[in-house]
Parts: sequence; C-alpha cells; structure tokens
Amino acid sequence: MSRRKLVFIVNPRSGVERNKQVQQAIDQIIDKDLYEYEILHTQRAGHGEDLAREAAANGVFAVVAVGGDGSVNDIIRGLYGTGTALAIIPKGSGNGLARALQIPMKVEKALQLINRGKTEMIDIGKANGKIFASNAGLGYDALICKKFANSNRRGLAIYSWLVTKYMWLYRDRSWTIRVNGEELKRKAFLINVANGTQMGYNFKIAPDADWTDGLFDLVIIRKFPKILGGLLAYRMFDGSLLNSRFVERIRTDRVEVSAPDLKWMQTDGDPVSCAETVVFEMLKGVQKVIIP
Ligand SMILES: Nc1ncnc2c1ncn2[C@@H]1O[C@H](COP(=O)(O)OP(=O)(O)OP(=O)(O)O)[C@@H](O)[C@H]1O
Repeated sequence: MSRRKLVFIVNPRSGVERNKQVQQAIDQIIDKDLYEYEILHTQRAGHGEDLAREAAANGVFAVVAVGGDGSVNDIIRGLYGTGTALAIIPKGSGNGLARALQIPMKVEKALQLINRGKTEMIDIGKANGKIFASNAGLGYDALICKKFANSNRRGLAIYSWLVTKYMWLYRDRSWTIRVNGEELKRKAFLINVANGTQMGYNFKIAPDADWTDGLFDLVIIRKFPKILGGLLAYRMFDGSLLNSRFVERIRTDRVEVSAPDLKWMQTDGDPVSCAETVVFEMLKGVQKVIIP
C-alpha cells in the first residue's frame, strides 16, 4: 500500500519554548510504514494558510499544525473546502483548540495520535466571512487578544497580567444581538461565539460546547461588579461559568452582533479589525480533524 503524505507546518514564533526537539520527535515517532512527511516552517504571520493550501492541492492526507490557535487558524483557512485533514501538535501558548479536542499536550503523545489516524468531521465558524475553529469574540476578550498580540512576551504570566489589568480598565458596551429571530439589548463585558469549549489555558468559556452539533454556544458575560472578576475567572477554570447569574448562553447557528464604534473582534485568539456589525455563521461538519 502506498504511504499517506503528511506536511508539518511549524510556527517558529509560537509558544514559550522553541521547537528544536520537535523535528527529532517527528523523526522518531511517526510511523514510516504509514506515512511519508515533510516539515515546513512559516516565515511570517498567515504563511501557514498558503503552505496548507498548497499541501492540500498536492493531495496530502493531513497537514499538522505545530503551534497554537493562531497557527491552527491559518492552516484551517488553507484547508477549508479540501478533503485534507488537520492535525495539531500543541506548541502554542494557550492551545485552546488542542485542549478542547483533547489532543495531548506532550509532543510524543500527539504524534502517536497521528499514527493512529482516527478522524472526525468538525464544525467551523465564520465571523464576517473569516474562518475560526475554536471561538470568536467581541468586547473584553478581543481587547485582551489585541494586547497579547502586541506583547513580545508569551505564556500564562503575561496573559494573567493582561486579563487582570484590563478587567479593571475595560468599560462595558451596549450591544444589540440578533439571534434566533429575537433582538436582544445587553450591556455586556464580552460576547463570545464558541465552537470549542475553551480559550486556552483551560479557561472554559463554553464548557459544554460540541464541535459536531452544528451550533455555536453564544456566551454573553453581562456587566458585573469588577470585584467579582476573580470569581468569574475561577468559574471558567472549574467549568461552572454558566452557573453565574451574569452569564447567558444561547445556542444558534447564526448570530449578528452590533455595537457603535466597534473596531475589533478576535478569531481564535488573534485580533481582527471589524465594522459595527459582525455576523457569525456556522458551517456544519466541514473540516476533517485527527482526534484521540
Ligand atoms: N514565522 C512567523 N513569524 C511571525 N508570526 C508568525 C509566524 N508564523 C505564524 N505566525 C503567527 O503567529 C501568531 C501566533 O501563533 P500561535 O497562535 O501559534 O502561538 P501562540 O499565540 O503562542 O499560541 P496560542 O494562540 O495557542 O495562545 C499566529 O497568528 C500566526 O499567524
């Protein structure tokens, strides 16, 4: 039987550790009877999209994102509409997508998963036409992603610092949300449109979201006394966010969110500029992914 092709796309800038040992681990663990492979490195932000598209055009079985959510997002954009599977070696900072899919954080274990080659078709979202896999958001979480992207440092310490600082500084906006035939008005801290369960670092914004149900978990964190911010963060860690009286969860396959002077959203943790209205649309079961 002819061997299947894999292309590894390594983002040398993601995460806190550098990727020196990854090539060695790939060479040691990938089953050479099953696969032939190539390892490529991105040269710039967004390069992963072009490399993934080219790999898919060459009939590759799977493109392996070696990086975090931003890298996976680049690669999914390149793979969209092709039959090529996505696999992930979590080497980012938060690794929200990989954690939500229960892909092991250890490189060796994630590689063994690729040898097993079990796949599932997952849902993908669009925010004003821009593809996202894990979640997209407006308000405070878009602000944090923008500040994180502007920072030269990576990792939980800087993330925690930004989360705390801007929780106090962020001013809640008035939003209009059109969903399931209703128009809702909310004064809210953040609005997140989740496909996966978490934002990375095990911060579960939508603890019971399902990748395969064709629906988003729209999570609205309404204005709350800032003194309770720590409790809400704790609730994200322990998976009980939806029990908070400040949190609303609505399931839908389409939602339109507007706020005056809106300028930024985040898709899979990367800041993206936007206009006053953002339309989120669900694409059911369109991306093949290697899963545990
Ligand atoms: N060679 C490169 N130089 C600069 N930026 C790059 C390069 N390759 C990819 N990128 C960009 O780096 C951004 C961040 O990468 P990634 O998400 O993988 O790491 P991270 O932010 O450390 O992890 P996470 O998103 O899981 O917290 C992505 O938006 C990606 O487009």
